[in-house]
Formats: sequence, structure tokens, C-alpha cells
Amino acid sequence: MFSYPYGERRCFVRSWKLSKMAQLLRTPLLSPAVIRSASTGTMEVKGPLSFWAGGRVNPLDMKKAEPVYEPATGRVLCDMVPCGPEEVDQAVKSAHSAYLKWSKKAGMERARVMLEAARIIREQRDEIAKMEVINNGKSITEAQMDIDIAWQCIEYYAGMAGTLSGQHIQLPGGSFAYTRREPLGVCVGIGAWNYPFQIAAWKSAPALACGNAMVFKPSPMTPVTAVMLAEIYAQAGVPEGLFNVVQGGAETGSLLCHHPLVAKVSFTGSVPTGKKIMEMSAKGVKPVTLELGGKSPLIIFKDTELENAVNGALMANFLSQGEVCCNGTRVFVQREIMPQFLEKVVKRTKAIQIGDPLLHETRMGALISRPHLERVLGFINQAKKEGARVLCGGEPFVPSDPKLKGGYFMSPSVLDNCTDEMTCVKEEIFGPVMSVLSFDTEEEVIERANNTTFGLAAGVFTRDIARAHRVAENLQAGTCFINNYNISPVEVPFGGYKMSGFGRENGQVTIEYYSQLKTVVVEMGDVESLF
Ligand SMILES: NC(=O)C1=CN([C@@H]2O[C@H](COP(=O)(O)OP(=O)(O)OC[C@H]3O[C@@H](n4cnc5c(N)ncnc54)[C@H](O)[C@@H]3O)[C@@H](O)[C@H]2O)C=CC1
Repeated sequence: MFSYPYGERRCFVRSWKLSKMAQLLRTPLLSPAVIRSASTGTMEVKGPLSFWAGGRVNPLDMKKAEPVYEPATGRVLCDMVPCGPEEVDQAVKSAHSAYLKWSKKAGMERARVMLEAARIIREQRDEIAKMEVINNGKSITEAQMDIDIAWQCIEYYAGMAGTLSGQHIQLPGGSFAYTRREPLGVCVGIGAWNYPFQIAAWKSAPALACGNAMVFKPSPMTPVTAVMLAEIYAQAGVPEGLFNVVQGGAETGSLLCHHPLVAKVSFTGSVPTGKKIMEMSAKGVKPVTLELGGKSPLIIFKDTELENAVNGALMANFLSQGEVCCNGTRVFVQREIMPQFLEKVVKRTKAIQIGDPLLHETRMGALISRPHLERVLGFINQAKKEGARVLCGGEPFVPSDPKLKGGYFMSPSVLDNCTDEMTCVKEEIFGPVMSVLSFDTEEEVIERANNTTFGLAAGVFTRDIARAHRVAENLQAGTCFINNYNISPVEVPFGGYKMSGFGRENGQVTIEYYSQLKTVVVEMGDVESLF
């Protein structure tokens, strides 16, 4: 019997108007030509930003629309319309029906589709990066790196999809057992605003490789690029509904966590929200992955190659305007080299070019929002009150280009004279603020470095190989960098200790967080009964 694929059959029964509309919602949100011709301050994004059942969808209540700003200019970029209970239910159900098809495919079949998605991202890398810049404010050079890491992640897990396998266990009398690595079902991804596209890729790639479907909710401040990823997965040939995007804030996120068809929640964001996600998921006994905040230490010993340590400290503090969870914002410098270190690091920090994030020479763009900028500047004021010395930056920055006057820029700052008790040393600032502290001995610095509730990352610079590994062993952090900082290849697991969360993203181990093990026990003889 001949049957039409589901999508086509639906079009047959629709009126012309509806099918025309469906076609419209299946055309990309933004054409590459439109993106290529855009510059800072000119882009307007119109049309639905949510996506399920294979197309873009407008939520029911358009009156709830919230403005989304372009950080570099402060102008409105688009409207974000939050999804309510009905839309969340539709998105989850569409994910569930796609999961039933996708999970039955062989790993190699899934791999082929994922490789195609990775290829399309690679091809459209510059356009996606440009949209990321316009929505997030980071520099184009960094955004391009983010998109490269996103397609690499999908490529990496595509490679793993065909390798997923179980174990065979021999039992007495010819009986045996085997294990099957099976998907969980519908996984939810909830993202922060600092790496919008990359977070969506880091969560969806291992989920899809294992045979799951995903409903992803980006931050309401950066709603634009996740839907581009949804369009790319659709173009690559995933079943309709396999990767969906629902827009919204806390309310929408909470609806997702509580939905009975959701099997797992993977969250990137702040510690207070992470606790709520865990509480909500606990009610349905759903496993969670939590990628939360940090206040990571970077330890620089006096025997270090100073130029590398300075480069490491800059990379540890100023990527993405300092809005990076694993940043090494407590920079411990051994007392003997403090003057040389400060001189070099301040000189380099003052030279960072701030401005239009779409220009290739720009090294620092705009912070995510006006309230966040004010919060970061508030930390600097508080630091001054508590006795820290501002060696450079820490001021609002107004670029000379008139179109950037309303942007959320600030000059990157180095704080000296810091002590462990200061607010700037204890709390996550999530802005371009480096706090420098001096230390004398290895034992002392390890104790001080670990004296925090966070444990996301840590770094050590030294030429002494034994010391480097000893310090790494004793630091309480999910990732320890030796003689570098903030490099995150997709082959390497990433995640936190202590209140920085649990579970891992990237690397082989993440397969375990998106799958479950079934044991099948096979009797080859007669059943012996005790009764
Ligand atoms: N460890 C990591 O990988 C990263 C951690 N972060 C952390 O995220 C924070 C900044 O990001 P924000 O977006 O401001 O964090 P946030 O915790 O306010 O929000 C993160 C996401 O959770 C959603 N959300 C908020 N309340 C919710 C609720 N009650 N139920 C369900 N979802 C909810 C938001 O809409 C957003 O999508 C920083 O403090 C940083 O520490 C950010 C990036 C990476």
C-alpha cells in the first residue's frame, strides 16, 4: 500500500491558505543574504522564534511579547513571545512522536543525519556567528569560534552514535545476559544567554546521538539562534519534532520541567535557578545535568613563563566580556612576581579594543543588558569601598561611533589589593573584572583556592611539572588547566564540582547522561523454582 509521508498528507487536507502558511513557517527565519547585508544597528528579526513539529510556530498569546535588545546599540532587535502550557505540551508531544521514530534508527543512520547538520552549520558559520553577535553582543571573532565548537560537537557525537553498544555477560549453564544502551526519551535543554547557539548544540548533540528528542528553551534575552539550529536539523533530515525550540523565561522553563513526558532536564545557568530545576525534576524523579556558575581560581607560581601566564590570565577573564561561567576570576600570583605580572597584565588589558562587535579588530563587545552592566559596575564600586584598588577600567565605555551610544559597554578591569573576604573575590561577577591576590606558599594557595562553594574550573601556571600535577590533584574543580586556561575541545568532559553542578557535557562520558542501560537476562536451561 502506498502511503504519503506524514508531512505531505497533512498538507493535502489543509486549505490552500493553511498550507501556504505552513510553507512560510518552514522557510528559514533569516536568509543568508539578509544576514550578510546586515550591520550593527540595522537588523530586525520578525516572525515566530519557537519551533516544533518541523516548523516555526507563533505562541497563542501574542500580547505577552517581550522586547529583545541588541546589546551593542540598545535598540529592539525582535519580540520574544513566551510559550504557555498549551504550546509546551504541543512541543513536548511533537518531540515524543519524533523520538519514537528516531530511537528505532541504527546509530549509523542517526550519525549520517547529524553529520549533515554539522556540515550545514560549517557552511553557514559566518551568518550564524553574525546573528549571535547581534543578539548577544560578543565579538565576531569569538562568535565564529563558538559556532565552530558547535558543529564540532555535533560531528563528534555523530561519530559516537554508531559506536553505542552494550556488553555480553556469560552466565552458568550457557545462559547469558546482555546490556543495551537505550535513550531516555524527550530531553529538555534550558540555556543561558552567554553561548546561545553553542549551549543548544552541546545539549542536543549527545541527546540526539543516543536516540532522544529534545525541547530546548533558550534564555529570553537570546532567543534568535536556537531556532536557526532547529531549522538546520530539519534541513539535515531529522524526523519532524526531533529538535524543538520553545521561547520563554522561568514560567516556560518550569512547565517543561514538570511535563510528564519529559524524561531528563539539562540546565545551564545560575546556582539559584539550578536548585529550582533540581527540585522540580525531583518530583518526577527525572535525572538532571546542572552546569552552574563559578568563581574559579587561577594560580600563577613565580617560576612560570610570565608572558604565557599573562596571556592565560587574559583568556581566563575577558572572553565574552567576562560573561563565562568557568572564568578564572580569582588570580593568585606568587608575591615575588606580582609587580611584573601587574605591569604586563594592566598594559594588555588597557589595550583591549572595545567597540562594534561585528568588526574583526574588536576584541570586546557589549555586555548582555543594561541591568547586567549596572550590576557589574556595582561590584567595582563595592570592591573600592572594601579596599581594592582599581588598576584599570571598570567604567562605562561609550564608543565614538554614534550608533553604539546606547550600547552596554564597559572597560575591562583589573583589581589589585584584593583579599579573600571581599565581595568581588567571593561572588560571581560575570563581567570583565579580574581580581588579583598575592600568595606565598603552595599549601596556602591551595587552601585559599578551594575556599569557595563553587568548583567549576581552576588553573595553574608553573614550569615545575610535579607541582603542576600535585596542585591539579588538590584543587576542587571539575576542570583544571595546566599552563593554559579556557580551552574547551569537545572531546573533553566539562562540568562542575560542589555548587557548580553535576553531570558533564562533551566527551565520551556524556553519553551516560543521555542514555540508560537495560539488562536482558537470557535463560538457556530449565527454570529451577524454590516453590
Ligand atoms: N556552568 C555553565 O556552563 C554556565 C553557567 N552560567 C551561569 O548562568 C548565569 C547567567 O545566566 P542566566 O541566564 O542569567 O541564568 P538564569 O539561571 O537566570 O537562567 C538560565 C536559564 O534558566 C531559565 N530559568 C530561569 N528561572 C527558571 C525556572 N524557575 N525554571 C526553569 N527555568 C528557569 C532562564 O529563562 C534561562 O533560560 C551566570 O550566573 C552563570 O553562573 C552561564 C553559562 C554557562
